[in-house]
Amino acid sequence: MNASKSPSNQPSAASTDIKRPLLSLHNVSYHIGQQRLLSHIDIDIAVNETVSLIGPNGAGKSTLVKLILGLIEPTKGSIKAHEPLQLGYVPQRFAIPPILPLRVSDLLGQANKKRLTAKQRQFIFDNLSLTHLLSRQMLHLSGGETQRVLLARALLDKPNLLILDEPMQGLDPDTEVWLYQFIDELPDFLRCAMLVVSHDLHWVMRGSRRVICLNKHICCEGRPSELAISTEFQKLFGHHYEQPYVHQPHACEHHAPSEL
Ligand SMILES: Nc1ncnc2c1ncn2[C@@H]1O[C@H](COP(=O)(O)OP(=O)(O)OP(=O)(O)O)[C@@H](O)[C@H]1O
Repeated sequence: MNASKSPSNQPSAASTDIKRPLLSLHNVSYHIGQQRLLSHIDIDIAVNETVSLIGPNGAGKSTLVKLILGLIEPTKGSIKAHEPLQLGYVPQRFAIPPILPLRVSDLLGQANKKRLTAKQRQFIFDNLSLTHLLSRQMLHLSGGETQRVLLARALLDKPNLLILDEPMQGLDPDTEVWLYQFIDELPDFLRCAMLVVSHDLHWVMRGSRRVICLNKHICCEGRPSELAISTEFQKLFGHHYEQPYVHQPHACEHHAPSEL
């Protein structure tokens, strides 16, 4: 994968953007019948801010993503965009029916061609090494190739909020490192807020500025250094977050503080 120079035609994003609100979830709960999937979620995401979302299996991370994407509506509470949202989404899984022919170029062709210049689109193609994949069937791509195409598909729409749901799943360690670096160092013309759902605690604690730990409610949040000493975090993930974690189902009551 290449590291060509960015064809930025926009001024650098001002650091003050980090303070400008983009999206707010206020007291959001989501139930299906009697089953409580999420409760009392308050999250503010600022323009160009990167937020990592962690939590054990079944914590409600994908449900939260669906709420932000507008695929489902909160049972309670509200979600407010402070400026028009252009969402980009890289899903955890991308299942294509075997009978559906879908070439890489067909999928990428669905992006809005007016959002970026030809040179900027080419930057994405070059850096994600896509040119040789364009005529291939999506069905026949490897996991890493599929991730690159899905990331390109999202970026070609120049999102102002990019949601990456387990972007490193199934990637080999070298590709993982490369992809982390790519999303960490997006050129100015692609800079956007990011919500990164990850099970990779090592990366989250090392590479993130702000982490939200979800377990049907927000257990704790903050900078990695703050989280590492939080009792809730230690209960959930132990002191051994540098190793792959094993969820301890007894470690959290799965109740919002106000319900305890
Ligand atoms: N449509 C649904 N109907 C009933 N239960 C659901 C539905 N969708 C999700 N759930 C349940 O809600 C809980 C949260 O699911 P969700 O997929 O949001 O968790 P997650 O944190 O993304 O998990 P994972 O890390 O395993 O991907 C799970 O117990 C799941 O079984």
